[in-house]
Amino acid sequence: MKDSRQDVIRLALMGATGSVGSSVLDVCRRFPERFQVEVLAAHSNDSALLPLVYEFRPALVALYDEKAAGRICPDLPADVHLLTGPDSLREALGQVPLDHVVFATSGTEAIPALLDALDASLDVSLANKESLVVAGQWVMPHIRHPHQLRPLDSEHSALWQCLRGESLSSITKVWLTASGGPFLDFTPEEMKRVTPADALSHPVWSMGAKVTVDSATLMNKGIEIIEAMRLFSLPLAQVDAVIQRKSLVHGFVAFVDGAVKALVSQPDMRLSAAAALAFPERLLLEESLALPDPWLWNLSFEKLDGSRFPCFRLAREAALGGGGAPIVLVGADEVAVAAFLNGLITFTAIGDVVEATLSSLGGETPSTLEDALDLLDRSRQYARSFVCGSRAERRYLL
Ligand SMILES: NC(=O)C1=CN([C@@H]2O[C@H](COP(=O)(O)OP(=O)(O)OC[C@H]3O[C@@H](n4cnc5c(N)ncnc54)[C@H](OP(=O)(O)O)[C@@H]3O)[C@@H](O)[C@H]2O)C=CC1
Ligand SMILES: CC(=O)[C@@H](O)[C@H](O)COP(=O)(O)O
Ligand SMILES: [Mn+2]
Repeated sequence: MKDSRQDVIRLALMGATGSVGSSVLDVCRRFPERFQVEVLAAHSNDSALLPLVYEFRPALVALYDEKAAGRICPDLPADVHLLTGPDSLREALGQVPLDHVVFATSGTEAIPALLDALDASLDVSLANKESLVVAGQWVMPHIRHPHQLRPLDSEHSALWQCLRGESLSSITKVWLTASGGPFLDFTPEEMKRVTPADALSHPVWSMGAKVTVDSATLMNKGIEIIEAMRLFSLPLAQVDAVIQRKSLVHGFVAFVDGAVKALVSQPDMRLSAAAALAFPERLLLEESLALPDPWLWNLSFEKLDGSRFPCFRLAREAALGGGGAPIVLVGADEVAVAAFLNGLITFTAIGDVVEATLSSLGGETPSTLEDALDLLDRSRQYARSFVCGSRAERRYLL
């Protein structure tokens, strides 16, 4: 938590070279008097990380991959400390004085560091969805003070902003908006033929490959429903999604008295990042981010037809089933999306891989975080062998 006597918020940014990472850094770039980036962490992209080191001059750099760390080491400024390996995110938190940690990593490797950051009472901005879906039950009890955990995912940021000053008990329902992805109007036959390049062409957002494909299958919206259940302690019956093709409305909250609050803004992750980093203040990032006059918004909403998107249905079933099912969903989807992007399976086979893995492992209920992470690994293994078996039988080939 920021010491009120300090002017500058000392930040660690996990996932600095990614899409969300670059939005966060743009906020820091515009407000150098408010944010000092003390830690920059990435997985293996040393060539993208190096210029950021020279621009932001952190005290510490962490690269998960040891070969990438070996490559960057000779080029680092002498006063920048380098950490590497699977524990480097956790070690980084212990080595530099910090106020705020941003988790903009993909995957689930950062869960232990997320727990450490919460235990250390640091403010945390969380873009990563997988960690809450897999480990929300073990993460949420580590929150030490109100607004310590700030959602960066645009829809959850919207809900969090609508809920400021409200009580969770006065919610009747929360709505997440969905762009619908690039295939919203495709027939099932057309969907069978889409390529990775088609799926990576999101109608609104520019994001990392995994979340972009998840948007196309609508798995992203399913995962986000579970993320909202974890963040706001709501049952599935109180979390829903609606199509808003322009992603101008990000989410809304319906309250017991019949009032509904919505958050409307340009689709730009710098807005979610600034809302979380500067909370409770609001920052003027740039004039062009203001919306035009309301009569130009042309807002429209459509019912989300879940039956056309098996991944959305599977995620809702996993949310309802509870136990380990959401964990299995995340592990299987990670493998299936990678297989699709590598040309090993068709787009529509992503749902088949997830469904088969859920049928095999979705009934387990882990009782500890260690068991949950073990189930996640076994789900990945099961999904990989399902992909290999399917290829041997020449099913699902592109
Ligand atoms: N992009 C978006 O607009 C949104 C994304 N999200 C969520 O935010 C997360 C990040 O998404 P996005 O930015 O699109 O993803 P990207 O693929 O663009 O970036 C991922 C980042 O995480 C880093 N990373 C991955 N694993 C590790 C690790 N073990 N240790 C340290 N760094 C790691 C990568 O490093 P390297 O480059 O070296 O591989 C990279 O910096 C995901 O969970 C996504 O679902 C949520 C809402 C919106
Ligand atoms: C920017 C963001 O928050 C993404 O998670 C976004 O939600 C993806 O768009 P879809 O609505 O297409 O899933
Ligand atoms: Mn989102």
